[in-house]
Amino acid sequence: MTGGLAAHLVVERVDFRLDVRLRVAAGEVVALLGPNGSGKTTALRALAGLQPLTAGHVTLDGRDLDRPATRSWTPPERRRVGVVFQDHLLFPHLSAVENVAFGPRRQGLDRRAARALARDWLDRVGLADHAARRPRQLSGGQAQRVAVARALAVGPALLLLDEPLAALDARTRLDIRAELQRHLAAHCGAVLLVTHDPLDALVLADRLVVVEAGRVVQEGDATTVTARPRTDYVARLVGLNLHRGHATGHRVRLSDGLVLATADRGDGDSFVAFPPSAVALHPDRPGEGRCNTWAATVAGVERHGDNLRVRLDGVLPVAADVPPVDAAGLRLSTGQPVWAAVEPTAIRVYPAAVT
Ligand SMILES: Nc1ncnc2c1ncn2[C@@H]1O[C@H](COP(=O)(O)OP(=O)(O)OP(=O)(O)O)[C@@H](O)[C@H]1O
Repeated sequence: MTGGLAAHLVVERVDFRLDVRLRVAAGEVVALLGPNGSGKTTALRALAGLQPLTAGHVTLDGRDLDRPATRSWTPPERRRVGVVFQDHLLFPHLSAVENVAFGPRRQGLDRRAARALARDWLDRVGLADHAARRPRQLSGGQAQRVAVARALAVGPALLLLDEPLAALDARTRLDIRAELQRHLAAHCGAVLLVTHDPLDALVLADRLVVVEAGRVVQEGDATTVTARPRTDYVARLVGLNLHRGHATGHRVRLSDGLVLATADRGDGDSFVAFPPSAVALHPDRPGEGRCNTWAATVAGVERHGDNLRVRLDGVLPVAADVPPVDAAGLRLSTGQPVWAAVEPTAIRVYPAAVT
């Protein structure tokens, strides 16, 4: 790959090591997901040149920006990298148009041309009327639009978005997410989006890379990652129950001894995944002949959309979604014993070994 980003990011700290390989083709949007402290911001800062690498390299469009082994290093302001932070960090003393014109000016455009380009970008993000306003005179959503315009106005070969929607209220988030989707689709450089929100990742990204404790634990397109989570974090992110066991044909023996019947066939060390909506709860033991039933206790209940999400303890800790109409007959208080059941057809089985 010559265009786009090819990076091996190694950053060592006293109690943390980031060791992540990333490839983002020109025109591709990759989402970097991971729990708190997994190294997402460190990776982003390394790509922007705000955090030197201990080892590895950052190569953009075939040029090394950082490679400690050969002492090559390009400072942040000379990288063709645009960054949009969560809290949009606009220059407070500059107007919207001056904020957007800043990068093009630094790239050598004269004042007039830079302002014309900046006005054009403000127009594209729907803020032509707000060009003269200072950041404090803009709403959160407007400031974030200016930040996006500012990052894109320099034509970055790599655009880094750090939780770009996190600081916005729900309604603004929807609007900006849709707009961002348009701008990213039109952008011909590589885009890396750091997010906690699976929806942002699924809507905006072509591919997901999940990091935990400084390592990539799973990557792939959204369909594969969401259908076949490989860690508890990914399973929770996509709302699935995930367990591991030993499959023999249509049976999977879980580590605690429970055997699940499955419509899928498996062989050897396998994951089983099923949605909370597939777990049915019963006050008493379901009738003879029902497979995949087990005794559980209610560990907690919360609202989840139109349903109640019930967390269960017991041989198989899972989440179950219960429609309110069914909840009445179950007495779902914490510590309450119930029976759980899951249909074999609702369970996905896939190899635990990475192929
Ligand atoms: N400047 C720093 N000095 C020392 N350690 C740091 C520094 N910044 C982050 N860390 C540590 O490095 C690790 C990775 O942090 P990082 O901020 O990259 O994670 P993150 O995935 O972005 O987390 P979050 O989702 O909470 O923003 C954490 O253990 C963190 O405590």
